[in-house]
Amino acid sequence: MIYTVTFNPSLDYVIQTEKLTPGEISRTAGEHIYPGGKGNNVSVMLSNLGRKSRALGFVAGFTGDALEQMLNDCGCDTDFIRLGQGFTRINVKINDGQETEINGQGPSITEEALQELYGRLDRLEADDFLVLAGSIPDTMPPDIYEKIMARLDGRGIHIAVDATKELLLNVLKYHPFLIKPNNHELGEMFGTVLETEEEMIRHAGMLQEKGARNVLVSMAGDGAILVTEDKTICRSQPPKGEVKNSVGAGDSMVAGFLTGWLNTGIYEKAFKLGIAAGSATAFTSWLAGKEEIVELLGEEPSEYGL
Ligand SMILES: Nc1ncnc2c1ncn2[C@@H]1O[C@H](COP(=O)(O)OP(=O)(O)OP(=O)(O)O)[C@@H](O)[C@H]1O
Ligand SMILES: O=P(O)(O)OC[C@@]1(O)O[C@H](CO)[C@@H](O)[C@@H]1O
Repeated sequence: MIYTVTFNPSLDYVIQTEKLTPGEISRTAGEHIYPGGKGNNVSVMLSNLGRKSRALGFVAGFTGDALEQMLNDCGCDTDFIRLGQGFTRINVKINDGQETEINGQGPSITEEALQELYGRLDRLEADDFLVLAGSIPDTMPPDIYEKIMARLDGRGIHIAVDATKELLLNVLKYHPFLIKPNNHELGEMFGTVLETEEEMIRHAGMLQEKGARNVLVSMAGDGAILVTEDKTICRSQPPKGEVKNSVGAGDSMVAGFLTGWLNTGIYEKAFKLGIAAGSATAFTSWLAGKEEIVELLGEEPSEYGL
C-alpha cells in the first residue's frame, strides 16, 4: 500500500485573471477550487494512474470537510486526523500569464493529534511506500519528518520525501527511497546556485553520500535529472506544450515515478513516467488524467503497466 502524509493540506483556489495589479480590484476570468497539498496531490495522481493510496494528515473546519469530500470524489481513500480548532487553509493561485501563489498558514496541530498520526503510521507494513510531502505549519517542530523516519527506521518501509532545506537534509541519514528537490532547492541546500546539469548531478551525488537512495532533480520547463542508487543517470527535456497551470507538476512527477517503479521495477521507466505526469499536469488546468499522460509518454502504456 502507498500512504501519503500532508501535514498542511489545502483547498487550492485557482483563478485566471487578465492582469493582477497590486492595490487595485482585479476580476477573475475563471475560477476553480481543487483539493490541494503536496501529499494529497500525489494521492490524486496515483489514483489517476490506477494505483491505490491512503491520504493521511490533518484537516480542520468546513474547508477540511470539503477537502476530504473532494479527495474521495477523486477516488482517494482518506484517513485524516480531525483538528478541533481552526480550518484547513485555502491557498490562492493566481494566473495572469505568470503564476503567483499565496499559501495560507494552516491550523495548529496539537500534540494529541500528532500522537494519532504516529498511531496510524505504526500500522504500516514492510514494503509499504510512504510519501512525506510539503511544508509543515510553523507551530510544528522543524524535525518532524526526521522523527517520523526515525520511528519507522528498520521496518522495510520505502519513504519518498518532497520537502526543502533542513526538513529534507535532516532525513537523509534514514536513507529515503526517493527525494525530489527542484534545481533551485538543490542549490539552496548547499548555499549556492546551480547552473549546469553537471553541477546538479554532482550535488545530487552529495545528497546520496548523506544517505539518499534515488535523487530526482526537477527543473520545470527544462525537464529533470535522475541519479539512481546504482549510479545510473537519466536526463530528459520535457515534452513541449502550452503551460496552463504548473501547480502540482512536482507532485505529479513523484506519483508518476512511484507508479512507474512499482509497475515495472525499472528506474528509467519510472523516470519517463514521472516526466510525462509532471508535464501533463503543467499543460492542464489541474492535475492531469491518465489519457493526457499516456499521450505525452508516446509509448505503449502496457509497457508501463498502465
Ligand atoms: N513549463 C513546463 N513545461 C514542461 N514541463 C514542465 C513544466 N513545468 C513543470 N514541468 C514538468 O513537471 C516536472 C516537475 O516540475 P517542477 O520542477 O516545476 O517541480 P516543482 O518545483 O516541485 O513544482 P511544484 O512545487 O509546483 O509542484 C518537470 O520536471 C517537468 O517534467
Ligand atoms: O505550502 P506548501 O505545503 O509548501 O505547498 C502547498 C501547495 O502549494 O503545494 C501544492 C502543489 O505542489 C498545492 O496543492 C498546495 O497549495
